[in-house]
Amino acid sequence: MAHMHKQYPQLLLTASEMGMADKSAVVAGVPVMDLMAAAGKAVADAVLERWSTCSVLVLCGPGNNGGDGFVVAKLLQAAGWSVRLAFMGSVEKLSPEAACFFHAWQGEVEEYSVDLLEQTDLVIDAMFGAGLTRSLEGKARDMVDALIEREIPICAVDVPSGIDGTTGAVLGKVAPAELTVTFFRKKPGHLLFPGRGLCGELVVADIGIPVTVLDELNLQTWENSPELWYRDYPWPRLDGHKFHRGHALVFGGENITGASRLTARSAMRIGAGLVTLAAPIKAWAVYATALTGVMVAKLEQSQEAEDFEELLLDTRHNAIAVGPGAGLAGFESIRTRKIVLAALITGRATVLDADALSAFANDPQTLFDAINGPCVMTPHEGEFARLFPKINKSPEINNNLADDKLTRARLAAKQSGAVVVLKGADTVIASPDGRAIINSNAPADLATGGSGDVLAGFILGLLAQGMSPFDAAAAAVWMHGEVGNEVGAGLIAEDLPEHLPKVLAVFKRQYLSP
Ligand SMILES: NC(=O)C1=CN([C@@H]2O[C@H](COP(=O)(O)OP(=O)(O)OC[C@H]3O[C@@H](n4cnc5c(N)ncnc54)[C@H](OP(=O)(O)O)[C@@H]3O)[C@@H](O)[C@H]2O)[C@@H](O)CC1
Ligand SMILES: Nc1ncnc2c1ncn2[C@@H]1O[C@H](COP(=O)(O)OP(=O)(O)O)[C@@H](O)[C@H]1O
Ligand SMILES: [K+]
Repeated sequence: MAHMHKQYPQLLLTASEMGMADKSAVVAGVPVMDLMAAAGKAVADAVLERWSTCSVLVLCGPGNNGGDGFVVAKLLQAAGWSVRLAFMGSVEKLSPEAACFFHAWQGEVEEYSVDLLEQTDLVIDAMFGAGLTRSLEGKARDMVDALIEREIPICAVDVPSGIDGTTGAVLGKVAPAELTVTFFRKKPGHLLFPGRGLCGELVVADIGIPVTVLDELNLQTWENSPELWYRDYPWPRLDGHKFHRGHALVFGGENITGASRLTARSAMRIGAGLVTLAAPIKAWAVYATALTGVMVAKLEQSQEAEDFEELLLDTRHNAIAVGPGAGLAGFESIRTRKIVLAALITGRATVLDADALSAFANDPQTLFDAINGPCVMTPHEGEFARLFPKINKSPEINNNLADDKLTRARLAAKQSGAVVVLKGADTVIASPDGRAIINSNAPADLATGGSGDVLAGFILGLLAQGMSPFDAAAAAVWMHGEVGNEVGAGLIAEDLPEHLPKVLAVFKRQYLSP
């Protein structure tokens, strides 16, 4: 992904990276006073755009998040709003900049008390931002509990207080915001659940940090967007023929035949030149009857893996998918393992999903050792837990901040040598080299049986057309989300490949370079 420019708006910054960006901005001549003034103004502007004059309570915390709050309070008051301000902390411990804005506030400074909420129409949550280090307790926690109970609209400064901006974890409890205004770039915690579900509308404000500060940081995390990979998207060549678009091979089991059929059809829809589905003889007739554009190859009983290997002797089969409906019961599990290992030994692009992952639950290292070429694994949380039991959160380490989805996907990619697509509402795509992308366009309608099989097919089809595994995974996950939005409520997995052409048409209009 040579085009993942360091200054992209899709870059995501952890709390410490944001701290470094702030420092570099200061070195580049932008004082913290100006940053804080701009941050507060951005919040006030966003509030003024969305709410009409009302009684607002600004809850300021002990750090610079509170500093932003002092600025917001003054600006809303200047705009004619009825503003009250409550502060938690000690003035002596405020940073010089926050102290300066504290003193600029000429109204009363009240103590935290849930009684303040009585006549409040809107709350500005400037309690804690990037400096949150532990669960909310005491008065802050009481306030959050009362905010949750009373459902007063909240605008959060940077993040809703209690969310870890780097991981999206909730420390203690969090009152959900209607609007969150963050600064410079989004943080992973805005996109990862549970954080994402608590931010409400998310606004990213420019506060004067020069984008050049990003060049000095070794940033590795992005929000998924075609901007990251559209230049490498494999559009058909004007003078091309089907073999220029790859020949994908899908293994299909004999019991759940729909899964691999969805995968095969989805690979065709996203542009693989040819797709062959290899099926055990017992189920061959089912596949042959059901499939039209997809070719069906027969694997003889008791030597299915050997027959599959023979198919692979044809090097035009340049991308392989194993897993959907492959089978795990009894001997099926052994067969699934053999087929996976046969695919991997070719070094060709391989997608491993579902049963292909679970079949290695007892000795994942055998699988990881076999990965020696481009490989994408697409576990949901259950499969991830089976394959990466050590990485995956156990109840004991559930509260460990490093144990977030982004970190887990990255570790899994590094450990296995494959691109790992850790699926869910906030799918993370991680590369063994450390890069990671968080997807944010997928609707909950995708939570339906077979939708993962379609995703595997999209990835397969892009791999067959020569896209790199990380790009193919990111592009496929984004397309999957877009098609989900296109179909909307009532979606079933079968709809996804059928509606892909509409999504591709819009994408092509927007992104196909001249
Ligand atoms: N840097 C910049 O240039 C800019 C930064 N900006 C703004 O600054 C924010 C970051 O500010 P920040 O680093 O001061 O952290 P912040 O979130 O205010 O909290 C730190 C304080 O909270 C305390 N504390 C922590 N957890 C706690 C708990 N559970 N319960 C109780 N206390 C707890 C902690 O105490 P300690 O852990 O040290 O004991 C410390 O006193 C950022 O989100 C953005 O809004 C903008 O103005 C733009 C320019
Ligand atoms: N709440 C959700 N919001 C958005 N996408 C979701 C949600 N739940 C599941 N998905 C997506 O739907 C797909 C489900 O895949 P998977 O669990 O493998 O299902 P199946 O095995 O039935 O095909 C994944 O791509 C996942 O990211
Ligand atoms: K906050």
